[in-house]
Amino acid sequence: MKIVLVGYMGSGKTTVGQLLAEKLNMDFLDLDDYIETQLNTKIPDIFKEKGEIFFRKAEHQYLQEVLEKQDALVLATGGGTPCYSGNMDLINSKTENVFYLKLSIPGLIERLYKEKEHRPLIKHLADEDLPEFIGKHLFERSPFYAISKHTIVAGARTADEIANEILEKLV
Ligand SMILES: Nc1ncnc2c1ncn2[C@@H]1O[C@H](COP(=O)(O)OP(=O)(O)OP(=O)(O)O)[C@@H](O)[C@H]1O
Ligand SMILES: O=C(O)C1=C[C@@H](O)[C@@H](O)[C@H](O)C1
Ligand SMILES: [Mg+2]
Repeated sequence: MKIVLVGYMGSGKTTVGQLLAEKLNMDFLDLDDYIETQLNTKIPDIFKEKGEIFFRKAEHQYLQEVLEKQDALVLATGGGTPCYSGNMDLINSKTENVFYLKLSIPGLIERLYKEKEHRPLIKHLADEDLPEFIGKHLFERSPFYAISKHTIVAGARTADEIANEILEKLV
């Protein structure tokens, strides 16, 4: 069984994915971590040294690789993964267990204020510019996330509650 989590930066993909994998006794893989290991470079440095287009091409290639190589897997994608290179079609062709962790703009802002540094798309923003950026970015990205078979409302709930809801929906 393959389970894939998608959603905006900070929506909880890594946190919920790890918990879900524990509950199911399955391997967990975070696509961002996998890319960093394969390229031996931290994501902000990949963006800085090679640019975002290089990153998006690598992201597509490694997404394909991880979906091919393992049958049982909980995969947390990167926040932008669904929005490039036909990645949602690729993901949907491999599994029906695709979950969009949906969080409101205020919910995302609250989390991301504290954690800008390792996120290259927002680290340069002043705190007061974050709401407008996230609002616009989420507006552009939501149609891609919404291609997921399931949407899970992830605000004001614990990671455990979210993981349990996903467990009930698995096929
Ligand atoms: N259900 C939750 N309730 C409260 N805080 C949460 C919940 N899930 C995750 N968090 C916290 O929100 C922050 C972002 O979570 P996480 O890193 O799992 O998101 P992500 O979707 O993997 O982000 P990214 O796309 O940037 O990798 C972390 O500090 C995490 O501890
Ligand atoms: O939202 C995005 O485009 C990104 C999110 C992160 O998970 C990383 O994949 C990278 O920082 C880009
Ligand atoms: Mg993550």
